[in-house]
Amino acid sequence: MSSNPAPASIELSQLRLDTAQALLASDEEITSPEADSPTGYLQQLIDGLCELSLKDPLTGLANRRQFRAVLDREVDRVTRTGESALLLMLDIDHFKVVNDTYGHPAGDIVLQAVAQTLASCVRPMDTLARYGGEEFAVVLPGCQAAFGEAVAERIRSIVESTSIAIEPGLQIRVTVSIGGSFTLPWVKASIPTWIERADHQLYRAKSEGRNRVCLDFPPDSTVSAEEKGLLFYHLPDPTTDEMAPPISDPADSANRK
Ligand SMILES: Nc1nc2c(ncn2[C@@H]2O[C@H](COP(=O)(O)OP(=O)(O)OP(=O)(O)O)[C@@H](O)[C@H]2O)c(=O)[nH]1
Repeated sequence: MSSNPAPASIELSQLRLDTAQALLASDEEITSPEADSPTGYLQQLIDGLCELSLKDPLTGLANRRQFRAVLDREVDRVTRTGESALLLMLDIDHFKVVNDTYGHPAGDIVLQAVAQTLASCVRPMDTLARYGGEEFAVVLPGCQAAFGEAVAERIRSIVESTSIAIEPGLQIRVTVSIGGSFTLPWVKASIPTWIERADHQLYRAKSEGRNRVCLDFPPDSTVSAEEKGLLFYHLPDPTTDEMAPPISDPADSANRK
């Protein structure tokens, strides 16, 4: 399940430490022609650092930092376009038993295999991240409710049926519980609340028996022109560059009389 994010300063110093350790531990040499010049070398170093700061080292998926940036972008897009988006939180079931039975390295192989399976189930426009230990997250932009349910169910079923070779001659299978929530079209969602709603559904999937999908569907409502006006009244009018006035509430003017 999700835990509270660390304060930014702690996260940043941890990032520097992780990055330095990863670079020191890295066996990869910078060998391309661009690396011959000092600027080319520096550019490659910077590219490598950027990569390290955005990727989870074990699975190669987006890490929490990149995931958070994608969520920010997606919330803006939903507010602007009125398209809905789906956030899925996935957690491997009884993963502690895998570690306890086969050892931590086998657990790591399972995490990598599940990450690969998940990557094969989503569209290129979707973002897949490792959210925590054995928890993953997927952001699906422009996702209708019926489509989201089918995708989540397909992911669950493919993970369940995929054998993972954890050592020669030994294959195991794992299952995932999935919780998800949609954004409300036109509404600027609070990211912590969006994550919390998906997490709540994940908790429900776990408590209802695991290896299942629980989604929090958006209420079946359309947003009126007046509501859209209330949401966007502060945006400048592109033809005059002036701020549009707030739409007055008829109830207010009735009260003032
Ligand atoms: N191998 C490995 N294990 C990890 C990693 N990160 C977290 N874990 C393990 O993941 C396990 C999570 O256990 P729990 O939180 O009890 O959850 P669970 O056993 O999956 O049970 P449910 O979620 O309730 O189905 C713990 O044993 C952690 O040590 C990792 O990077 N590698």
